Amino acid sequence: MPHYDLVIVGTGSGNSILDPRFADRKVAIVEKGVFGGTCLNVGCIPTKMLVHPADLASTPASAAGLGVDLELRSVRWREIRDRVFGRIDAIAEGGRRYRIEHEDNAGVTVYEGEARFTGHKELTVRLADGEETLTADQFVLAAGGRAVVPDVPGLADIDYHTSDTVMRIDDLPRRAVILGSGFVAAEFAHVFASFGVEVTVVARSGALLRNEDDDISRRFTELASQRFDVRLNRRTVKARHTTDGGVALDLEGPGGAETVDGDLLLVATGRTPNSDILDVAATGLSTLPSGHVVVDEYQRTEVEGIYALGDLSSPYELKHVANHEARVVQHNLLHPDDPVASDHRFVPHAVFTSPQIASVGLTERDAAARGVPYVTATQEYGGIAYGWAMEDTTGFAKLLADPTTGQLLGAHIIGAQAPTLIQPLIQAMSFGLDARTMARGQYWIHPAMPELIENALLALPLDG
Ligand SMILES: Cc1cc2nc3c(=O)[nH]c(=O)nc-3n(C[C@H](O)[C@H](O)[C@H](O)COP(=O)(O)OP(=O)(O)OC[C@H]3O[C@@H](n4cnc5c(N)ncnc54)[C@H](O)[C@@H]3O)c2cc1C
Ligand SMILES: NC(=O)c1ccc[n+]([C@@H]2O[C@H](COP(=O)([O-])OP(=O)(O)OC[C@H]3O[C@@H](n4cnc5c(N)ncnc54)[C@H](O)[C@@H]3O)[C@@H](O)[C@H]2O)c1
Repeated sequence: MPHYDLVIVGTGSGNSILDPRFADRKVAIVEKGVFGGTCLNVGCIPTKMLVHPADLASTPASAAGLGVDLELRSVRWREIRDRVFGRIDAIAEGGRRYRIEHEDNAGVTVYEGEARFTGHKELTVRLADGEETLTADQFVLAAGGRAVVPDVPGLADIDYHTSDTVMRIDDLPRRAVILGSGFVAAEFAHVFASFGVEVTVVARSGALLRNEDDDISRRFTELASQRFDVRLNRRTVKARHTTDGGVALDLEGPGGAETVDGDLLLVATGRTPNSDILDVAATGLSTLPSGHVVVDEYQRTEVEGIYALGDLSSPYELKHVANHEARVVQHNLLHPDDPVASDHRFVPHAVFTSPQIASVGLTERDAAARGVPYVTATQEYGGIAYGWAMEDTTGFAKLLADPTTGQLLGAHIIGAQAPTLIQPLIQAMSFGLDARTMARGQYWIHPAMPELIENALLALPLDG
């Protein structure tokens, strides 16, 4: 039974831990799928490489109002797809070969197979040609999560896609049905619709992106309903094939029974951590009801020498969080006597749909539920010069701040460049800059988009 100093499970953010400082350790990396994990292969990167051409394809629709007549002549889907995966697949394979072949990794053994714990700090890997059981002094568990498919009658018997498969289709469907109303649904609805696909979105609740601040979720739901066929408050009773080989969902909603159908079904109903596949209980680890492995602020699990990070243990399920936690684990492996803690104070996220959405900190709902004193201010894009230039009538930034100290509590933006515009607010919150100092302690380029933030800060009704 081979024994290692360190075993890493998962090559998403887990793969970024090893650098020359680990050269004197005997290390194993275990990967059951493609090197690079979710973000590189089936997540952030390919989706955003699709969102950009989708944004271009949807430009004609908004240009006419500015007196510019554009026409979308064609979308060459296979070229779009092949540009994305031509780049990504090569990076994944390059990362794999680097670990297997390069002299930098002389002390690293790669096991390509699915790992599961079979005892205390004992991991068994199912390889193409049998099994291998490894032990180690230290483990880093970075096994991520996977798409959840709900228990809808008939769904298991029909052809459907998840985000794992939908980006590699050969041809765009004429009509697509998306089940779910979170990040994946919002991003793919935009991509498909921009490329000319008729999109139906089926939501269980009364709003899309309902974890966003209510004002953002409401505005997005209104706008999405103008672009897609949005069915809210629907229970999916049955999934089935139609006689022409398409897919249909039988729904139950406020108006009774109804059916939606299309040529492609995308199931986008969330993700679950891979702690079950990894059988973490066999090494003595417990999980939260959500399936996330329990860790402390140093990313240590309950078993000495075992760390966990990323989607396996983090409820945020975001790549920048997984990367941050990987840096924390890396430091703590190298400097066990001087450990650092993960910083989860102000974790931002963005939804790359249309309009774009970005958020950090408390929503108004969170602040009210926690009894936190707060004031809010909302600044419309239409009220700043660049918003006039764009003729934007729907975007806004909403801020929450402590009325006494002016410290920002939350920021929520829907509109063009929201993920970029929010960054100075993340910075202010992270470094404790209050709203007044932030607004008046620096220049804001006129008439650039960040004036949206400047005006929102100045509009906060702070005490004194
Ligand atoms: C469609 C989509 C779009 C996304 N877009 C964004 C975005 O724009 N921004 C953002 O911040 N986040 C985004 N995310 C989330 C982001 O991809 C994840 O948060 C991130 O990839 C998690 O990294 P990780 O290292 O924890 O896990 P992963 O990257 O999932 O890596 C885990 C690895 O472990 C392997 N593995 C699992 N179990 C085992 C086992 N038992 N044995 C061996 N190997 C195993 C897996 O094959 C995988 O390679 C997106 C996710 C999806 C699905
Ligand atoms: N831009 C980004 O950062 C980005 C983009 C895509 C994905 N992600 C990550 O991937 C994760 C997964 O994305 P997602 O959109 O699948 O999950 P999600 O958690 O964002 O949304 C899941 C949606 O499915 C709905 N749902 C759940 N069960 C259902 C059922 N039985 N019937 C109908 N609807 C149901 C939920 O109400 C929710 O609207 C996200 O949580 C996020 O962390 C991030």
